[in-house]
Amino acid sequence: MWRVLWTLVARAARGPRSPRSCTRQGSGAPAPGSGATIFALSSGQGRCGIAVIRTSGPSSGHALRSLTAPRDLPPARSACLRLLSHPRSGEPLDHALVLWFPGPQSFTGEDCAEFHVHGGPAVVSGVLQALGSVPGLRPAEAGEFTRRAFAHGKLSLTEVEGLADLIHAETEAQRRQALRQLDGELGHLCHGWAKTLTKALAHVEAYIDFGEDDNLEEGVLEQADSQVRELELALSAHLRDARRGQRLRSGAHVVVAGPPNAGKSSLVNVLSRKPVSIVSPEPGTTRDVLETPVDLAGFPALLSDTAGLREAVGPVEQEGVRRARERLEQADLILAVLDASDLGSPSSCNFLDTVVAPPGAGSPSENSRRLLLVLNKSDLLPPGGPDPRPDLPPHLLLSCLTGEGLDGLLEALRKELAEVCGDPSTGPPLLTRARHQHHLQGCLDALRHYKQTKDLALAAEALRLARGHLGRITGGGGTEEVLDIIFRDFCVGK
Ligand SMILES: Nc1nc2c(ncn2[C@@H]2O[C@H](COP(=O)(O)OP(=O)(O)OP(=O)(O)O)[C@@H](O)[C@H]2O)c(=O)[nH]1
Ligand SMILES: [K+]
Ligand SMILES: [Mg+2]
Repeated sequence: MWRVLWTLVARAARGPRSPRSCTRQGSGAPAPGSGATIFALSSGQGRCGIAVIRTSGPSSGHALRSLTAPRDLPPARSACLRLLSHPRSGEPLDHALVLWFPGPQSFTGEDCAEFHVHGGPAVVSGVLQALGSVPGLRPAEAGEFTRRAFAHGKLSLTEVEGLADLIHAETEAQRRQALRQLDGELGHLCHGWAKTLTKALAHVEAYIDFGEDDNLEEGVLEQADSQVRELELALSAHLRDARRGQRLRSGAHVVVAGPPNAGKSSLVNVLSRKPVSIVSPEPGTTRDVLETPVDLAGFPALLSDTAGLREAVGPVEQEGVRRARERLEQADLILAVLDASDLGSPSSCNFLDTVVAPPGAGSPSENSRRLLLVLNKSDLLPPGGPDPRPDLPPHLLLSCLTGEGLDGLLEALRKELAEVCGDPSTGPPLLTRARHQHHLQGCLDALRHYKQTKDLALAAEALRLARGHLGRITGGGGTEEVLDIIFRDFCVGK
């Protein structure tokens, strides 16, 4: 019986019927314009110590020889010092370290060469010109090296996305998440799920083919059902977390709100370490929503300063208050700021009653909305005095003027943001893009269909569909539009 089943597992995995298996292979499509050898400056633009220029494609070896003539190719994958000269004029260009990576053991899977030259603009443009004069070479387009790596199965699509995110990472948490994705964690997870589906499919196909056969052990369908049930649970858990990974990629929305003059703009300036907002003793200074991207305790955030909430005096301020309330609705985290020396004012009380502890919100732990309550201007309280309002929900004392309490606030922000964005140093890999979420949902929908249908052929088809969705997370499904969107994020030379 097990032999029958394993044959079927193998068949289900490659299958004529399986639309696409979930492997680390790329789309299988040739890289656009492959055949040509591409070259580009891969390090940053501008004057620098060392600049790295690289090539990929069949003429890489010829290009390396042409620029280092009369010397032959260096040994594979070891750095050698060579004099570079222009292949036509013979004019010396630079003394450079060169490396030769014969395919397929290279980043792109093709023959590659690297030139580590001195980073002056004239040297770089001289070497680029020299490479352009070698027949069969042309300048690379944005992301073309990575696209070739994907086409040759060197990187899965989720790894490509991880690489793009790593290049763009601005905070520690983003770097950790990107590195985990580049290391293939999300891909491995999908791969494991796809394997479970392949087994379930084999069980169903075994039943279709040998249902009446005595050789088939009992309960194969039940096994498939329980595999599908477990998978459903795992996928649902991941989807529940879906927004976190995306927030970590693009920044959590942190909205600073409170009554007029509480020091909201002062806090925004302290947290962003620059004078983003106008601060003045006049209440109603901030009218519009002012957004600024910041690194908050290692997490990326989009910090919004808003108008002080009160019965506004004029139409402009009224519009500001309306916008502030609207922004509060979209917040991932609210930083509620009050003046510690003015907690009894009507606007403070009103803000406490309507935003901090609105009726029916329950205890803060039941409350799904995240909020940090900050009592600012603690310097105006008597030194060493008691907590001004022990009856308030948990709060932090801060002085934007003296900086006292800022470390405590940053630590509290770090904890809240780790909840909002997910902590990339622990836990399962997160879904970082809407694309991942879409395909996981598609997979889940197909599994629900599997459970509902009584027809075994349709059930098998639903499993194949589900597996196809998982395959597209790592393989992209070969559609050019998806690939164009993903590779658009890359710079030339990567
Ligand atoms: N003593 C003291 N004054 C502060 C502190 N933070 C802000 N202020 C002062 O409080 C006043 C109001 O500060 P803002 O930052 O403009 O307050 P806001 O909440 O943005 O005000 P609106 O935009 O008008 O709603 C300014 O004069 C600040 O200098 C603080 O920690 N201590
Ligand atoms: K003000
Ligand atoms: Mg303000």
